[in-house]
Amino acid sequence: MDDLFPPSNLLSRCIDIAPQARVKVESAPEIGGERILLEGGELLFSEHFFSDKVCKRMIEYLQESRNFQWKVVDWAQVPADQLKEVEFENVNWKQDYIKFFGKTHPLPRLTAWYGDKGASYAYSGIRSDPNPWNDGLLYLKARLEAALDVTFNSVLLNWYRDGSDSLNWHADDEPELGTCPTIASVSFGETRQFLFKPKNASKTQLSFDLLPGSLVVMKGETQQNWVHSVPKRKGVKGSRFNLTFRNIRVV
Ligand SMILES: O=C(O)CCC(=O)C(=O)O
Ligand SMILES: [Fe+2]
Repeated sequence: MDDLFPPSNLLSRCIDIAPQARVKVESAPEIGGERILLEGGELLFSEHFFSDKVCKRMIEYLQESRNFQWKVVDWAQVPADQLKEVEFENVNWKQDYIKFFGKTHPLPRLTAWYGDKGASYAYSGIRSDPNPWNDGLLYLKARLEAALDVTFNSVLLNWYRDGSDSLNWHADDEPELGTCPTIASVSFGETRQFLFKPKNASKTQLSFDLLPGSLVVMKGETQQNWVHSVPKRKGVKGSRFNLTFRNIRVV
């Protein structure tokens, strides 16, 4: 069939597609969700890939600290120098900086990079060597690899402490990822919007509400033709954690 608009019962309530977007939606039973065929790209989406139990445990796992009142603290209020003192139990979170017109700015989120030895990567101009895998990340990786029939050798973690943390429009098109990377992105904590538009377009064409436990997979030529972003959201008070599993070519 040449009908580009999906039957409404197939489309998740969490996906909003602009009228000008030419997409085709099919079911993707391997992840209990949908396959979204874009012009020059392909996405998979599952609203609730990980159970509430996994979500609850991951939220703790990602914040647990040996020396900090992590259960009660408002992380958005913790200054960068104090953050350096926090001994996280499981994840080596850090504040990265980016140089822009000769000035250094803190990224509006915390990040961490885990992976196989040697899977090093330059992200937004920042070269980082991976931390070694831990049990929580290996659990998520195994679940994704089994469902998607791919292997990943690294994961980039993003911590959006509240609605003023964000990620600008970009494509994950670094040469280390190859031309058609499969990137699996999972979310825990607060729901935030994840936007897509073609590289040369000004308006958003697809918008996802990424609920805790949701999975988005970007594959095929998506990174060549599309960009994505996580915009600021004023009302959001709590943390969202995002993990993007990738396969870096080890050179
Ligand atoms: O937070 C997200 O959902 C997106 C993360 C992302 O695009 C990235 O890390 O490259
Ligand atoms: Fe990205």
